[in-house]
Amino acid sequence: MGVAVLSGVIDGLNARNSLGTSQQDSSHASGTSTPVDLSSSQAIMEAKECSLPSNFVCTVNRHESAKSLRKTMDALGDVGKQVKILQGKGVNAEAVRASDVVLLCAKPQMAHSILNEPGMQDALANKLVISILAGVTIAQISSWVPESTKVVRAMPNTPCKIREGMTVVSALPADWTFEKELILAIFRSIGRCRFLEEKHFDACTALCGSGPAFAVTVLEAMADGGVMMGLPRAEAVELAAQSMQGIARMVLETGVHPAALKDSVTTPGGCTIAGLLALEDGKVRSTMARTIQVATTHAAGLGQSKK
Ligand SMILES: NC(=O)C1=CN([C@@H]2O[C@H](COP(=O)(O)OP(=O)(O)OC[C@H]3O[C@@H](n4cnc5c(N)ncnc54)[C@H](OP(=O)(O)O)[C@@H]3O)[C@@H](O)[C@H]2O)C=CC1
Ligand SMILES: O=C(O)[C@@H]1CCC=N1
Repeated sequence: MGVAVLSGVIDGLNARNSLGTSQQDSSHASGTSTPVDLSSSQAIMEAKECSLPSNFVCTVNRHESAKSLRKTMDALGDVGKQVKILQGKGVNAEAVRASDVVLLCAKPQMAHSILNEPGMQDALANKLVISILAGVTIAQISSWVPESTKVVRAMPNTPCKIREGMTVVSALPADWTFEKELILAIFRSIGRCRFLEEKHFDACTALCGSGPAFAVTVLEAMADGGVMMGLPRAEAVELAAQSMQGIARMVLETGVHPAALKDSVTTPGGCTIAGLLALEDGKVRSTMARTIQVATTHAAGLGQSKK
């Protein structure tokens, strides 16, 4: 089975898939993902057990991107070296023709023209298209491909690069059992994966797709506070990052409500409550919640123009 990745957006996604260990389906959200040695034979064995696709073709637009992606793939070892990277006129249709599964990863406004390139309609017949494009609906994509093409949406995030990603996939029809297994095999190999109705996708785009940018902004601000109080920058970043990772894992692994975890740190009359009150003065909760609201509304508008 082959996968065409129309643009190498999440660089390494495809080569890593072919080597990935299986992660949990977060419909039962426990456990964590662990980066694996990409060159280990154990990883290759596990990949085979998961029925992961074995042939990969990536397409990009610019020569420089093709070169840089080639370097990334080659650095992954033998499997990465087998990934084909194509660039130039007509390569998208060529890649789709050679594949069973298509990961659509270009900019939202490019989808329509890419899917209408010469030869593409024939190439897409009976294929599974997984689109990670923000804001572009299944109905839109379905109207641009042959009737026999199966279309799903996925919203991954940048931590996929270290197999700590969160990917939401649009709910599948009940009889798509093979597709479900395949999609889980692909996205569990780079983190958690869960299915949600497409109506939630703009919110998922904001929370999961954009979320890493929001979280790292808070992380940076915490580190800045440490620097202000005399901590060296590198240590301040480490302390902030590990504190955020630790408490996030506690939420996922214990299932305890975030407010209860906050209360458990908060000694009466102590420094945590002093800091929390300063946070509330800064309206941090409504600011964060509004951030997701604004990003969700913006996501809904992406890809609504074909230009
Ligand atoms: N960034 C993120 O964290 C996430 C992004 N997304 C979605 O992923 C998509 C890409 O986003 P992002 O990576 O940030 O954008 P980039 O601009 O970084 O990537 C766009 C990619 O599309 C390629 N491309 C452009 N034209 C073509 C073409 N005609 N055929 C094939 N490939 C082409 C580009 O190649 P070249 O470099 O050669 O121009 C580039 O690799 C968007 O739809 C976004 O909504 C979804 C989840 C998370
Ligand atoms: O900013 C964006 O539009 C994309 C979608 C989610 C993350 N990045």
